[in-house]
Amino acid sequence: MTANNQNEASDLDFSERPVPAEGRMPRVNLMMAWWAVCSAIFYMVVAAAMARSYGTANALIGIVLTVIAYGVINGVISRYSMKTGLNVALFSKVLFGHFGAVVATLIFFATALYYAVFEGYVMALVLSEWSGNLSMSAATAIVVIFGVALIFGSVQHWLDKFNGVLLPVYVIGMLIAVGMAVAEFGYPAGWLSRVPEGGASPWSWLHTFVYYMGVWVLMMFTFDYARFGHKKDANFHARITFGIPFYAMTFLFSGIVGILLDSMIPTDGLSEASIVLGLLELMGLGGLLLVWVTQSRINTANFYLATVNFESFIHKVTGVKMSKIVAGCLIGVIAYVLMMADVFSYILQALAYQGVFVVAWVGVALCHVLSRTYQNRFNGHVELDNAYIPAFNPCGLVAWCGAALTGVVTMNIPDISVFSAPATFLCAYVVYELGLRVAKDEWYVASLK
Ligand SMILES: Nc1nc2[nH]cnc2c(=O)[nH]1
Repeated sequence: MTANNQNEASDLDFSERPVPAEGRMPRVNLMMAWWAVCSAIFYMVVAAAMARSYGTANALIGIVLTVIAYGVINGVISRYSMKTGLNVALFSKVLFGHFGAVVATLIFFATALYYAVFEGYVMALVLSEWSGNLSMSAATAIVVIFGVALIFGSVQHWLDKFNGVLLPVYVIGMLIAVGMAVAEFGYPAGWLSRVPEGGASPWSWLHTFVYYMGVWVLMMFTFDYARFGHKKDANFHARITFGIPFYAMTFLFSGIVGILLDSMIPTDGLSEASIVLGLLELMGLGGLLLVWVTQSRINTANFYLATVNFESFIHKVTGVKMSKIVAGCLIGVIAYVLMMADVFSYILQALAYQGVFVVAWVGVALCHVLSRTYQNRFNGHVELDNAYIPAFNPCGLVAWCGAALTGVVTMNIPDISVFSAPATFLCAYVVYELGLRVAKDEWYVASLK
């Protein structure tokens, strides 16, 4: 075996090439690795915030529509990723050329890193508060070391087992939390019919739906996980692992728990911090464990994807191939610095803008996968040989950047800002489909001519 082959054989993440058949995972293992993403305090807080702003019923309608939309879109995306074995970085080369793929990888790794920072901060906060004498800097260091250490085993090695064991702990823990809150504060009669002061607008469900479009980065997460699924398991994964049941668990179950807890536990304002401190007060050590189980599950995905996409980004830009251990440690250091620098409001702003690029990416990706035009003109060809991939693919880049620009402009006009994400998605899809009709062959397969 040559050194190169050995390297490839030990590269369990297949960051530079499609996952071969022997790198695919048994279906329950992949399901358990992926279902880590269904638990986050963030999902509870968003649902509770939507219920406060728009009324519980409207929030729940928006959430159910969100579950359906996410389930359907990710069913399509996961089938394609399993069929081709590609990840976001490799697929983006087809859509946008080398240059565009670098930008997509940068946006993806930065988004996963920012989420790792937010989710990790909540863990550090609750640990520091519970211990009474552990400083935030020490608690943050523990969270980062723990988070980075977990991903060294790779998705295929042990994250599936870790997250599989913790899934029932999370579900039962949340049910116990609701039970304890009812016992302590009483059942919140009327929580389902609650409306904001002054009544809710008839478009409240749409506001909720659009808010959830802000986390469409889950479509990118799906792409990078689904490629580890066997082709023979495609139906199971598209319908269950990445489909509606997963999002019912992620948005609906967490959402109902969040709305219920928010209507019982007295908090100052509503935030991840207020919810976790409320849980700590209600459940003591049990609350600390519940928050750590919930957050460390989703952070395995955040740290893992931040690391592999950072590795791939640095390789593309500098030509340096880092080992996963080095990339993971660097991500840990950056995450620690960001948490300690207290730059959360800037990170939130960055996430809002990155979210627009992510929605546009999904629009282009979905159109590419579903387009009859691409199928007919290029026979569904996926070119991965770098020698034949152009630096720029005008078709993908115009659709992606045009849609993102539309989204950013719309987002900054208060009267129509609610339409930012839907307009971005539609624009990306339509412009890419039209572009495919006039695209030159060499935009997809350069230097063949
Ligand atoms: N993928 C992902 N999406 C999120 N949305 C809010 N928090 C998170 C997170 O930690 N990961």
